[in-house]
Amino acid sequence: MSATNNGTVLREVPVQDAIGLRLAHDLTQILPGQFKGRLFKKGHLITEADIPRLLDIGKEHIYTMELGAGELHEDDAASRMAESLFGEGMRLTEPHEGKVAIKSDLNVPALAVIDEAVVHAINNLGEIALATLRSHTVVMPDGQLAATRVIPLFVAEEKVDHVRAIADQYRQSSGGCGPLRLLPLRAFRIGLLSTGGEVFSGRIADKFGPAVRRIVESLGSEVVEQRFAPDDRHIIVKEIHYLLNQQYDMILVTGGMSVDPDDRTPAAIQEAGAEVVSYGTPMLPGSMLLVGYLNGVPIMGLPGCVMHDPYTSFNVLLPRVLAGEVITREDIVRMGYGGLHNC
Ligand SMILES: Nc1nc2c(c(=O)[nH]1)N[C@H]1C(S)=C(S)[C@@H](COP(=O)(O)OP(=O)(O)OC[C@H]3O[C@@H](n4cnc5c(N)ncnc54)[C@H](O)[C@@H]3O)O[C@H]1N2
Ligand code: MOO
Repeated sequence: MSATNNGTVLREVPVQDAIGLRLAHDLTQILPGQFKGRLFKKGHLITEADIPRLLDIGKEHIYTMELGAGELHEDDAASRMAESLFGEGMRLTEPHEGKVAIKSDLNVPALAVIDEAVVHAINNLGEIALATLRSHTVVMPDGQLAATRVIPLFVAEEKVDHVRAIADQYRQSSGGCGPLRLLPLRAFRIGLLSTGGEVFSGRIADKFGPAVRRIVESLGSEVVEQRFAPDDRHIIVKEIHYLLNQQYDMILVTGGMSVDPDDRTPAAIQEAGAEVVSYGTPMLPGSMLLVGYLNGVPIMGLPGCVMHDPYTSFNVLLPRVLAGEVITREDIVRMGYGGLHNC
């Protein structure tokens, strides 16, 4: 038997003597490659038949618990932490093995915007865990963006209050925005221009169109029209202006983004009148990507790797644009740290 300063009493009972007692927490079984999950739920009334199953998962003792004043069971603490962090478009799960997940409740993909400093401050409190996605990750409907758990079986209520204080303070200093936000992605109508003499002439089949459509459609947007141009700057400029006139929400241009004499696309995008935020992103793959704005319409030049690499700078920037963010040079600069992905 053990008691804490705040009076919580934990009693260790041999499983053979535990018939008729209630479990103080969820119990987990792990069968590698077959199963990992809750075998018994908190509050389960132990019967004789449970004893061999408890022994099978290595439990020779179980706890009974009487919580002291000012202390919280792991499930309640995880729920309360999650409640102080969650925001619009999210929902909380029931505690499961001490974990509460914060999930998207939206029916469209969304961008998670998460304040890194707040996550660090909360985890610095100790004895608790707040795990989140990296900021600017896409969350699909019903996907998780964060989860809370406490490390011991019970924790001082004070600690959970501290989490709420950190979250509330953040809200006050940021005009009511929470430290965890979900920005729904808008469904963009997109105009696509594929450059390259070898494709324009029919010498090789276009592989960019299908690749770009797949990425765009996975986020709920649509390539409405795809045009083709040879490696001729004037024709590329003319085609960009054509797409602009169709009032698409975004213009994408593929091919001719690197260093060969036939690579005309960056100069053509500039000549078309775009304000170029950056030609080049410090991420691999996708270093030759260009992002800019043409009369306020986002325009991107997509390098060859977008055709074949599953994760490039395009996958990073597209959801941010669809979420309504305006990409700045600083955003691009920050992509280099952690931006090396198997290339
Ligand atoms: N010396 C250097 N070489 C390369 C650099 C560099 O900075 N210095 N950058 C590399 C990077 S990064 C990329 S990505 C690639 C591709 O650059 P581009 O975007 O300019 O691609 P292209 O030269 O236009 O074409 C490359 C390759 O892909 C084929 N292609 C292009 N469009 C299509 C299409 N619509 N359908 C099918 N195939 C297509 C094209 O025929 C070429 O084979 O450059 C690196 N090299
Ligand atoms: O723009 Mo390229 O990936 O970095 O392969």
